[in-house]
Amino acid sequence: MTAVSRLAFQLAVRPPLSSSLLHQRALPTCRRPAAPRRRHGTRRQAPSASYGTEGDAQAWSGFRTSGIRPKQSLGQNFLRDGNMVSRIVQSFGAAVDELCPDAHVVEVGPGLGALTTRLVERYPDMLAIEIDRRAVQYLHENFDGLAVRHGDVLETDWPGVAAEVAKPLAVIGNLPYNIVSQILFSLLEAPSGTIGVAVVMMQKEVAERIAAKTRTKAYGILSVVAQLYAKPRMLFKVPNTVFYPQPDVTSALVQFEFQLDECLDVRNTTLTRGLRTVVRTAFNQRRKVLRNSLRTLCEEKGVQLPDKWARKRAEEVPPPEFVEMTRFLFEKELETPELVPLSDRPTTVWR
Ligand SMILES: C[S@@+](CC[C@H](N)C(=O)[O-])C[C@H]1O[C@@H](n2cnc3c(N)ncnc32)[C@H](O)[C@@H]1O
Repeated sequence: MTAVSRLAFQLAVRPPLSSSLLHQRALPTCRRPAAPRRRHGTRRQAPSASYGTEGDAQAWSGFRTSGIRPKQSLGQNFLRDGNMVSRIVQSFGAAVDELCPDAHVVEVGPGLGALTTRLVERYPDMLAIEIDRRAVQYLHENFDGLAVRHGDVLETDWPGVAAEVAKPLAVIGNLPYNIVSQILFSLLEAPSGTIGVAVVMMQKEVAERIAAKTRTKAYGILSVVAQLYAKPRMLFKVPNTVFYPQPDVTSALVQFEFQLDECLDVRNTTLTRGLRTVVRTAFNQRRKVLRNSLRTLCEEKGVQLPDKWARKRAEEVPPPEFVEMTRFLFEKELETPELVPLSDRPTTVWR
């Protein structure tokens, strides 16, 4: 990446892309490598002063030396354990190598660079997106040449970023726990080919909801969406002792292999909107059978729910069947669907 394009990259805030342009733009897709593990770029010297040693001190020193106090409102629980940092970065590297070796790396919420310091060694062209001005300044001062975008990750135009680098993206992050679901929905609903893989840390309870099977208490909206748009896998649990300050909950690292379920077309706004309505309405009254929870929607659409769904509860319906149900309920609208990716729009109903 040239200095000019890197600058443009850092300054870009939702570049105005018309939807037609977006459709014309061929986003490259992830291909598994034929050969074994690849190396990425050249190695870059890790930022020196603050990150000199192994173990705890390595990740810990960022906020110790900067004097920056963590803000709870920004979900700032910094990683303080160098061994855990290594384990997370290794897991991410393995996922990228296996699933999307040509991807461009994006870190969400780099904070004071606990993960970044290891990531830049391997991915020197990576992009970091951070909302906290103090952290952005710290990163500029300590990570020479790192592309840092100061902004809200929820405003990120993921297809725009992928188009900028002409590669699919590999996303990593110790996510701010107050907005985990919103971040995940924005990644999951990005148009096919935008994101190849994501390895992100979140509360264990959210990770369990993502991977939940039907007929369990944890199975819900997030499970349906995550499993339709990607193949989620919990990699390992993370104790709260590796963070500063310590959160009350245990965490987990989750890998998402992005591949679209064949029954779902994310470009089809009508279908995706309909799916949201159906899934949300069904789970808002999860104890009721669908004949009752979807009664008003069925009346609006002038249809009767087929028997195969009528007596089921939302938690008994596997993700692909929600798409089938949406196609049935929104049949008329789908005759002339709106074909614009939802992530091309500034707001969405999940948020
Ligand atoms: C859990 S901390 C992780 C920090 C660092 N990666 C680490 O592991 O030590 C979450 C980070 O996300 C940042 N953040 C919070 N909300 C954000 C948002 N909406 N957009 C971008 N970054 C955000 C916080 O400022 C913080 O740096």
